[in-house]
Amino acid sequence: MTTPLICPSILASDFSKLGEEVRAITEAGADWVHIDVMDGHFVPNITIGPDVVKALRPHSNLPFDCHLMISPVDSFLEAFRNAGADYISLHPEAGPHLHRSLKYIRQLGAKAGVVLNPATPVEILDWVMDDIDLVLVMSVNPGFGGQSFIDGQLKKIEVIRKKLDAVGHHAILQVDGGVNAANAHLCVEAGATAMVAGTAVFKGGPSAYAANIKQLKGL
Ligand SMILES: O=C(CO)[C@@H](O)[C@H](O)COP(=O)(O)O
Ligand SMILES: [Co+2]
Repeated sequence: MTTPLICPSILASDFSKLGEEVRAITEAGADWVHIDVMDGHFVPNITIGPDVVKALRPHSNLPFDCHLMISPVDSFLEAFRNAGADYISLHPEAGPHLHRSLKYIRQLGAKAGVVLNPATPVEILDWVMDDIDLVLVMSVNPGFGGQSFIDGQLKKIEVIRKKLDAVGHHAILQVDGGVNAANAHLCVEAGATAMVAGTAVFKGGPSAYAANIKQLKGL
């Protein structure tokens, strides 16, 4: 089994020192920096925008993985790319035109991801297969960190793993929400290649980050 990429969600970090936190997870062995962008409309919470992403960019050379929970999304894609986003993922429900948005993300030079909420059917992937670099399976309903992992989403990861393998697609299969040391190996066994973790990485403060990341990797 391959070692999964660990993508700490800075939503669980200390917002009063975001730059330091991003540096700390970078030094602790994180693979990507996961940035949850929420608009208080698509999801019931408000977090950060492109200016904050831009301010954080000099603090790490890791890929910035921007999970956009905003609607409509198209008018903000360029701003996130210019701010330093390497991966930009969006929800089909954010609209208005998923296919157009994915094409645009790639035109901007970023990698494009589709995010599936717990109740979003996997079949939507069939129609955007050629336009994606990443599939993100939400194992909680989006909007907040610190929620419990929905076990039923493991089945969805398995189904998507088969779907990708059947056509030799090399998209990253990422899981997000409630991932911790107890369920991380189940995600990997189901076929995930990247895991987002907020609470499980940032618990215990900076001195614990390296051990937390190592544990999630199953090392
Ligand atoms: O996108 C989201 C929530 O909407 C996630 O990225 C969470 O922020 C992950 O946090 P934990 O569930 O790991 O605490
Ligand atoms: Co997220």
